[in-house]
Amino acid sequence: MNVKICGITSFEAASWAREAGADMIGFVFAESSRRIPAEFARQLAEAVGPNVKKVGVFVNEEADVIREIVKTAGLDYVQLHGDESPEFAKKMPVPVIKAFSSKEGITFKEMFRYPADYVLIDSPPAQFRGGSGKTFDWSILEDPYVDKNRLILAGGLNPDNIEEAVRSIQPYAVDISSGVETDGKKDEVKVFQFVQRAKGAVNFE
Ligand SMILES: O=C(O)c1ccccc1NCC(=O)[C@H](O)[C@H](O)COP(=O)(O)O
Repeated sequence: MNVKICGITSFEAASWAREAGADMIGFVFAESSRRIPAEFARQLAEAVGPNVKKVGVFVNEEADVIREIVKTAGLDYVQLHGDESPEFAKKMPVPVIKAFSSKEGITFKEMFRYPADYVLIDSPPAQFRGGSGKTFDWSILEDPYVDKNRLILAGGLNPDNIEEAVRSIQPYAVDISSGVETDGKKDEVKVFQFVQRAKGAVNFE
């Protein structure tokens, strides 16, 4: 099971994610309490090293701005978390993760036709477009057009529900932000618990 820890805003959190065995970390470059500058993301990315992939999260950002941030921060993926068109995604300089809300007005068939390496299904937006900490009804993912090999499950995951999520959905990866935080900051114990349980759950199959 692949794990993405999103909303990294400190060197401590970045190193906990790496040491716990996360496969990807996410930096938010959109309106959010977790937004960080590109130059700081570069420093975090360098500190983490090449084995953990870096994902930049954007919401309806201009393509030129994204390209610049990808270069500055040394990103491996861009996560398009807004209303970006398929044509827009094709202009991205690195592989794309396209985020859709579980209550999006389009079908799973259309979502998985979007030109992205991975499709992240998240809960509907709250204060910001992501990071709501809310779950949704996972049973909707049993739709035959959901390609589990390209699915990243997000939205309200936490150390207590991750084993059930992994066993029942079996996505390509799971993504988390609020569920490994205490008082709005990443929590070392929760990060380790989450990654261990996400990766351990597959061995119970
Ligand atoms: O996390 C944010 O603050 C955020 C803000 C704006 C757009 C996207 C954002 N996060 C994207 C993610 O990939 C989160 O991990 C995802 O929404 C799940 O968040 P959570 O429910 O808190 O685990």
